Amino acid sequence: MTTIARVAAGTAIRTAPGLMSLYVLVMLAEAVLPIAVAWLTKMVVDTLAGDGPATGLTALALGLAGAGVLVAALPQVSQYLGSQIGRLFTTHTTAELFTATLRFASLRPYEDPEFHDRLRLAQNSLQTGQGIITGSFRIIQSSVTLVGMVGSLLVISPVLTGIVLATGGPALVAQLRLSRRRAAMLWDIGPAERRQLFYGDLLGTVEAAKEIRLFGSGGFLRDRMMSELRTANDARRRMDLRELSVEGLLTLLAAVVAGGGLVWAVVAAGSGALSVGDVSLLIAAVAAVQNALNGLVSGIAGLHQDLIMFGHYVTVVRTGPDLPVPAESAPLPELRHGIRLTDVWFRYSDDHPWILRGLNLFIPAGAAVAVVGLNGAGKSTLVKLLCRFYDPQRGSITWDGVDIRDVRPEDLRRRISGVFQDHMTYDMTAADNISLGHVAAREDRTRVEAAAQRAGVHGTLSSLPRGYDTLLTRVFFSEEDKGDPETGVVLSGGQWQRTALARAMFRGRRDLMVLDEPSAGLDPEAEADVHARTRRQGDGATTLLISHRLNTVRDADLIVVIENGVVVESGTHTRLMAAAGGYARLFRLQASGYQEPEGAGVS
Ligand SMILES: Nc1ncnc2c1ncn2[C@@H]1O[C@H](COP(=O)(O)OP(=O)(O)OP(=O)(O)O)[C@@H](O)[C@H]1O
Repeated sequence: MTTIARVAAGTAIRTAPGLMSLYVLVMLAEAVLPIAVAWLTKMVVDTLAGDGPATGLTALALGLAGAGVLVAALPQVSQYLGSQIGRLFTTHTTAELFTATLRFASLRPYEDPEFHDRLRLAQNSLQTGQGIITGSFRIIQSSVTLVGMVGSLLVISPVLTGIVLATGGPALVAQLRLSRRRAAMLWDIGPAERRQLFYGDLLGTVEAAKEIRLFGSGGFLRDRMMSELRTANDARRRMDLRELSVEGLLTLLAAVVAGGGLVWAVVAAGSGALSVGDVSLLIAAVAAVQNALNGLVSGIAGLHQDLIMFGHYVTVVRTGPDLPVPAESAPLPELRHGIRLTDVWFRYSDDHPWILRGLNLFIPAGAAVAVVGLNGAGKSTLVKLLCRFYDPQRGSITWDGVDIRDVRPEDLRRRISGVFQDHMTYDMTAADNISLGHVAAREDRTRVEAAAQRAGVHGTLSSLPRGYDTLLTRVFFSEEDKGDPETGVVLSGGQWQRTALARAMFRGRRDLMVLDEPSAGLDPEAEADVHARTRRQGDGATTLLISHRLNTVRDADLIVVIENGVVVESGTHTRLMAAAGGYARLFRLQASGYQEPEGAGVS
């Protein structure tokens, strides 16, 4: 907890040093004002009742009035300063949080539910960044007021002071326990809240809308969402009830102490033991001490809870590398010889089955290698290992003899381009969709268009209402308002696929081009066209193509068949057909699907 508090304090001070100093001054002034008002009131009342010297009454009244003005004005100032510091704190920490997530080089954190819960709570905690700042200062402020008022109360009644203070101890313990419970409750309901968000998003997206309507699954999904919401709400309600009972009891205790003190003071004043001013001071002091105690206790409890939540942020930003990164990164030369996978064993976690089971493969530099195999054979997994999104548990992948584990992931990825099977469709402009492949060159419109041309999508994109500046989005789509720059257009699946290919080509000449089913959504003519283009684009680059359509891989220099996590066949199309193995059987099966059955045809 101390480390978290130190990180929070350090961040706040670094973010807004000037504003923080001003905030401290204003908060301290706010802290001493109630003490000044209480004493000035006592002096005025005693003077008026004839118990004190009549001199300086006007000055006392003016002092009281001035203090009143400050009491009214300072909270607004501190509120503004607190909010402003909170906003700066949130901006800074949000940037840090997402910078930290970008440091994760593998996909592992994104497949870990606990990481998603932590990230969400970390983001939530940053929204209440202001809470940590104002909470800490409220504690200091309440402490100052408390010390001043306790001193004042001690002058009148040490016994009453003891009783008032004694009520603070149990309150503090109770509130701290409550805050810890609340933080634990928020962690516990995290998965339910994430599932609720997931179902809510699903019901709002156009991608899901088709199936939901066709299959009539909307009601079921809504019920699931509501069930998650009810689970979270029940936990929150139980927590609220617990807080209500504890806080109710504490408030009652405070009221009894204050009432008892008042009765005692009035009786004492009647017997002449106290002056009228003492009574007014006592009333103000009891109330102020209780307020300050309340402020202190709830401030400590609130800060405690905020810090527990902020701890999720600290955990994320301080998480070490998710892939072993070499202290001295080996330079990664341009690929000249080839990439070798030697006895590669891989599974997604210890609970999952082995996907690759001692796979051996050599991808010669400059060659077009095709990988084929049944669904789930591990083809995409192989691509992910080549990009080092994961490390194999056993075996090695070497790039011209350099183990890719000895290279910084970003250096390796700089040499690779490609299209993934589940490629992205960004709700951004056509130009953005392409230039995200190489952000440094994003302003180079000629290069964007050249990439689109190579992917065969230039005609489509240039004829959009605003050309390459047209938004490619379903979210902001409006048929009636096509002239509006905020209005997007909807591309077809094949057009999206070509756009993804253009993005890969926009990266320029890279040593390795991985194409995981880059043409699955294309018609046969377009598919043949895309393959011809990618071969040309290759201009010496090594290409790794995954495809289920075997007619598109027959020209490859090397065709590799994967089954049960190992390479079972490899060679050129001609050799594999001659070998009459699994590849030949699959190829004939597909080819027969295109042949007219005998006797069929137009009569
Ligand atoms: N992130 C993941 N976590 C756990 N298992 C995974 C993950 N990704 C893939 N798998 C599993 O790994 C196996 C191989 O998947 P992979 O996507 O590599 O197959 P593929 O050969 O590309 O299949 P397809 O032809 O259907 O695209 C499958 O059984 C799949 O369920």
